[in-house]
Amino acid sequence: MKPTILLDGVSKSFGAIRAVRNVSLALAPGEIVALVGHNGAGKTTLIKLMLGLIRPTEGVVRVLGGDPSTDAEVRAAFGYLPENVAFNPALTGRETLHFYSALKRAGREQVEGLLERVGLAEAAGRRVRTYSKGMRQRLGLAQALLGRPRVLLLDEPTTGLDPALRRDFYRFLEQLRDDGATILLSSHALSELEGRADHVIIMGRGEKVADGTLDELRRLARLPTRIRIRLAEGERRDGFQGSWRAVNGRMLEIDAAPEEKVALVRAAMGAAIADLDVVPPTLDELYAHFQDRQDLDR
Ligand SMILES: Nc1ncnc2c1ncn2[C@@H]1O[C@H](COP(=O)(O)OP(=O)(O)OP(=O)(O)O)[C@@H](O)[C@H]1O
Repeated sequence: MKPTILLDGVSKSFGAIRAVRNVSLALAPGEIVALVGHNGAGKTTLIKLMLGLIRPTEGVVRVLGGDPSTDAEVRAAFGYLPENVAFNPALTGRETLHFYSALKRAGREQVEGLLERVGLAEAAGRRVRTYSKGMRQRLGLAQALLGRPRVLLLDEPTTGLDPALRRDFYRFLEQLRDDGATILLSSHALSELEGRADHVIIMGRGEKVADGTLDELRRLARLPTRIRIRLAEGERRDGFQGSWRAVNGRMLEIDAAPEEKVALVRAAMGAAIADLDVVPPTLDELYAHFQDRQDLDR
């Protein structure tokens, strides 16, 4: 499938600061991509390059086959939610979306449906000044969705949303993804991206340090999977020697290398066990692993 966004050998410097260094990547239609990295890793700079707001110092940026910094048609396909979204506090939510729909030439008829979709229909007639942070964030998302974008770039979109709104938000993104949109979201909240992002890109000091599905990153990192069992009443621990360790009384756990995992679970099933958990490395652990590896390579 043709990529929606393609970066080839892209670098961006601001004077002496090399914010992005030699990054190549491809984002496909119908995927949710998580862009993660420490503060100052280059995430926002990458997003601005994709939007065509800034031009690369070196390399090529292509979005839907065109150059986003010069091609108005390409820019019209974008929805963008900036990190710190700021609206005119004197306008109502509805007026705000009417304003942006005119700006994006998106047609006003979408506005009511979008207000409904982000849960702001009832508050649409209130001034933005009276909105909570989460409500402003949802208005920002509605703004980004005007014009049915094929590419959505969302910078820290769930900041300020409570857990229920976050869940709704991701459900909503999944629908857009299933309709074929490419969605890139930058975030520090790694645990909430687990199971939601189809593709993860890890940035470190301006460089891309990892790129793949969560499963691919797990295979590459070769971090252990934690297997934890609870023995049934009366069962003895004798069969669990070696690297098995006891935790909280009746529980035993072991860190299994990828190739030992299945054999260890099978062996554990030979005993009378009351419970079993197999916990693969989390995105937090993978993130730390790839960051450490970048430090070692320096
Ligand atoms: N306009 C600019 N002028 C000078 N330096 C800049 C500019 N924009 C970004 N930088 C620098 O480039 C580097 C990358 O910044 P960027 O905002 O892309 O990081 P980020 O990963 O989005 O960080 P955060 O998670 O804190 O938002 C930082 O060192 C930053 O200070």
